[in-house]
Amino acid sequence: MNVNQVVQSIREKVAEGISEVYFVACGGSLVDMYPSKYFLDSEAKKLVAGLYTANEFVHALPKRLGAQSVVIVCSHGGNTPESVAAAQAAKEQGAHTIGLTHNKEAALLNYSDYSFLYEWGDESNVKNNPMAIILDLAVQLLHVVEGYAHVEAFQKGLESINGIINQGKKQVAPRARVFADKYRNEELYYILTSGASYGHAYGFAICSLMEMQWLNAAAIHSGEYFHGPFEVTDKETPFILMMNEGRTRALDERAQTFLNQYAEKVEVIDAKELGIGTIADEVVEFFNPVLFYSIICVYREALAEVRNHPLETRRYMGKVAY
Ligand SMILES: O=P(O)(O)OC[C@H]1O[C@](O)(CO)[C@@H](O)[C@@H]1O
Repeated sequence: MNVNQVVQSIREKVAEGISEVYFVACGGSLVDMYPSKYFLDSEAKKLVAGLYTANEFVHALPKRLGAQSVVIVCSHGGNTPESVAAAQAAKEQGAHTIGLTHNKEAALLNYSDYSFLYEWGDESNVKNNPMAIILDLAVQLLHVVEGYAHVEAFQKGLESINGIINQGKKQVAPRARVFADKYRNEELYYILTSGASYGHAYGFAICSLMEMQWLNAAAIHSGEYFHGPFEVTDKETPFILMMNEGRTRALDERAQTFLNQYAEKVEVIDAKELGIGTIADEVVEFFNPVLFYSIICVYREALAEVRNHPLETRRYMGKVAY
């Protein structure tokens, strides 16, 4: 089944109407759901959205969860115990579960009423990757529940984002190498952004830098930067600022202005400069994180190379009990 068929099928089963959508996963898979939560929070008038790390969902089930709920669970490997347990818990409450995974043998599939076995890797079109599929699900769910005026613009965006990304990756490759050389000995990074992309600031910090490079990092919302974090700004501390196109760009620009004055180690990744502006104004902001994810992968690969620390290296995950 494709996204539309899944959404239609659930709609037909829920006579009283779908009332909430929960996005549940761990780590990088959870990060991929943030844009959809942001989208529904921003665009829905009635439909409620929730975003949960899987183990919290299991231990603190939302009271609204039930037969009118759609629970989307994503697990790349498909066997993360917390995510599998979350899908099981959702089913036990009578919710409609949609599982996304890259593993056709995934345990997650045992608790998924509907499933997407998604494509992955540099060669795949990002519209077939989990972030875009989940966003498409969110858009279509909103549309069947209460109508969404920009479905067509969104679909056009989905068709064009992969081309924008391929061009953007080429554009930043030399910069990423310069960045990696310049920052190879840094131990701490702050990642700033806003809007739909905030999940990817968090993801770049916890997955790319902490997990894959064993470096210290924290995500800071560009709006929150001025409400505490900016006090650590100095000429020695590295900041990576992902500048969105769309409504929250003003927040990123404000952070940039301050950083230009008081910091020196600032790497700016600007979605506008990378060509995202060809997507319609009404929906462009939801595509920033799709672009940023691919672009920051170029940065993390360059960093991994100069640091001689392969992205796959772990000391605890899969090695010790936790
Ligand atoms: O998407 P999956 O396979 O459930 O994996 C979740 C795990 O993957 C990571 O996102 C990346 O390795 C981890 O942070 C997390 O434990």
